[in-house]
Amino acid sequence: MPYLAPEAPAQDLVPPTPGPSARRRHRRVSGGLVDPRQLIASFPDALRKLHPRAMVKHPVLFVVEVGSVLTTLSAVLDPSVFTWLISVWLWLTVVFANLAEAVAEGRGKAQAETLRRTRSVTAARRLRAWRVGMDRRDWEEERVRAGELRPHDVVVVAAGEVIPGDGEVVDGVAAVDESAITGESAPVVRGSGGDRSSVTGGTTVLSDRIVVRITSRVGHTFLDRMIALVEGTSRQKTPNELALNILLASLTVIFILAVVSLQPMASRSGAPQSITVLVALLVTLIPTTIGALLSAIGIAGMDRLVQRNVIALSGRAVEAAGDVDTLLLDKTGTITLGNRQAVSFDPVQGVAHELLADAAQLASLSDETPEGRSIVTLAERYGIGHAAGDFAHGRFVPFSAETRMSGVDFAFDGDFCRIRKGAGAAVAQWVHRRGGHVPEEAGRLADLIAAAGGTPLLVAVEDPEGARILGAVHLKDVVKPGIAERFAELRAMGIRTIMVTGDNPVTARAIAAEAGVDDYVAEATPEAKLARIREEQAGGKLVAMTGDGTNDAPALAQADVGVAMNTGTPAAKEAGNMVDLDSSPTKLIEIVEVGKQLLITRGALTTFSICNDVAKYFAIVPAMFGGVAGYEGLEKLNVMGLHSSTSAIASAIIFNALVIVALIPLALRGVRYTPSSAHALLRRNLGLYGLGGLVAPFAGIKLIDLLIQYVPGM
Ligand SMILES: Nc1ncnc2c1ncn2[C@@H]1O[C@H](COP(=O)(O)OP(=O)(O)OP(=O)(O)O)[C@@H](O)[C@H]1O
Ligand SMILES: [K+]
Ligand SMILES: [Mg+2]
Repeated sequence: MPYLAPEAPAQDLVPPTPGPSARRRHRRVSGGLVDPRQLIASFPDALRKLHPRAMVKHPVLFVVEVGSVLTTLSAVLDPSVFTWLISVWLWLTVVFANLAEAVAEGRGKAQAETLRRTRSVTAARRLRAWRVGMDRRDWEEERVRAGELRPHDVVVVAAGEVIPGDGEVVDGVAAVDESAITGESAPVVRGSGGDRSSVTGGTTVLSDRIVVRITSRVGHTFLDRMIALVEGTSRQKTPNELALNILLASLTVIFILAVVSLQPMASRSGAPQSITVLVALLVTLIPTTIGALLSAIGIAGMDRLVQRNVIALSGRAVEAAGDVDTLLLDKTGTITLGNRQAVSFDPVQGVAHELLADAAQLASLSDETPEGRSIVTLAERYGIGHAAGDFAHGRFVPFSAETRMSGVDFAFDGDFCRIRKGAGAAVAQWVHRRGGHVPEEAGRLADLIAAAGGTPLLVAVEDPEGARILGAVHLKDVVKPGIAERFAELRAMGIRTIMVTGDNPVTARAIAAEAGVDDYVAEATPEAKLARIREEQAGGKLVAMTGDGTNDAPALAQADVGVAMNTGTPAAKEAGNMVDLDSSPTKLIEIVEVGKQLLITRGALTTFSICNDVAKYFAIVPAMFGGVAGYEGLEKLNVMGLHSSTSAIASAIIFNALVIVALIPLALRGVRYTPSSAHALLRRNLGLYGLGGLVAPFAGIKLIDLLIQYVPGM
């Protein structure tokens, strides 16, 4: 019994294609090394940062700046080669520290410029209804400036035009050039319905025509946020960074007290020290190296993400990424290619293929998901071609991740008829509730599809003859090539992977085994995904999650690291704290690496800095007190045999300043990270940077001392 005779052919739809390839763009040629020209170009910025208002944000360096003012004053009042040499190098210390930050910021500035040029879209074609109940096709078009657009405005964008703001495609399908944002030149398909409906302002429509509902306010678009981010204007200190800053400030206070209390002691021994010497001693002792490089390390970490086409909306998320224990991924589109296509209709006994195809198509006519569209297309091969317009009096039931069903209610020859298609359990329950019987065969059909890794959709009908199952639709999906290797890498880093899917347990098990995830959750509703994240977090775990669908949004918001695909829905992109412009689900692996690299770099340079300062103490204090009565014991410590006490102090200050410049490249590039256990990493870094920090000052100071002993007056 065909429900309706085939009539108008279904509209021609461009099939959704997978997102842009994960090919990485190379925005910069330099592999992380600092170009000397970059240092010179950032110099004016470094000088501008000398303003006390900017300096107080870096307490350690603020102390150095105050010290520079004091020594300069005493150099003016009591000029000598020594006082001027110390004054100049103290100022250089502050400038070098500012230079580190300026260079880190400078990299983003050039990028922001390019993005700004993209943003300069001016015109938009807004659609307006002027009568209640108007069809959108009859809405009136008006030209407005892009800056006038508000959320919920509807605009039309045709081939060759630039999309005037972030939004969601509500009608049509088009090829879009997103290279302005992603750097990826291959066009992507954006269309209404499904998880590829979001478009970004500043990108260009290449073919066809789409109607877009604007979702962002002026000044708060994705592009605006991206510009603020790469420029560093929106960067806030992370909790870890704040804690480290407090530690550094406390150390500084302790050393100030120590140096101040040194003076009465020295006076009593008849060797009162000058302001210049006291300031110099203080500066060598306080953790200037890490104080100078701390913010550059943070900025560079964000920058490394941007280079990988990831926009992190918070620095905290980048750090959390370095400590992630558990990674949740959804199945469709993340682990699998995601364009689930209907490949066959498998009817139950006594039902003709055509009848099942017919019912499945009717239930999919207004289903804009890739699955729905592919069912319409497959049914056409059976010669079935209904159009949504035939159902002026029908009621379409859209798919939701909650109900896991979609369908249509309509009247046929005066009789009511309802069709549903969806997840096996959901449809079986629907039939049961209507007094129908679900044959065992239906379960077998579904299991057969699921065991092959496919998604079975059961199709059921209810009419005056009762409710019953007609058969199953086989949606085929393919596990992405190479994904098992990526999961193995994650395991080596100590990260557990969990696949969460709305699909049935049999399909979930098949795909989980093929992809090599550690665990899976099947038949997960959005609440279940959220609950699983909370459960992991309650166990003290840091959780990362990638997703693209609106149904992923709550989970993305709850996760410590929520990576939304750029192809995803606006809701998903709003909820996450990172957006992956390449929409590559395995990007999280790189994000974790960048996060770990950030934490390791900060740890390594902190270790180096503190060890360095301790060593400097032993290098210069004996030299300072050399020849002072009552301190002969200290003389024995003068193992370095430095030329004089003034040259010892000057060498320490010069070394202290130069070490900052020497470490800028490492701070920006980051300490190399190879997947290994946290324990092994810690040991290696303590050894390398701790020992290095202890030894370097002795060698460095001796070398400088050998040179400056020839300076007259040393
Ligand atoms: N368009 C649709 N119409 C009816 N049922 C659908 C449709 N799309 C999916 N389903 C069913 O609903 C289930 C849940 O879908 P949902 O999108 O929540 O998860 P999923 O896409 O299978 O997995 P993932 O969470 O990994 O994306 C699917 O497994 C499928 O059985
Ligand atoms: K120091
Ligand atoms: Mg889905």
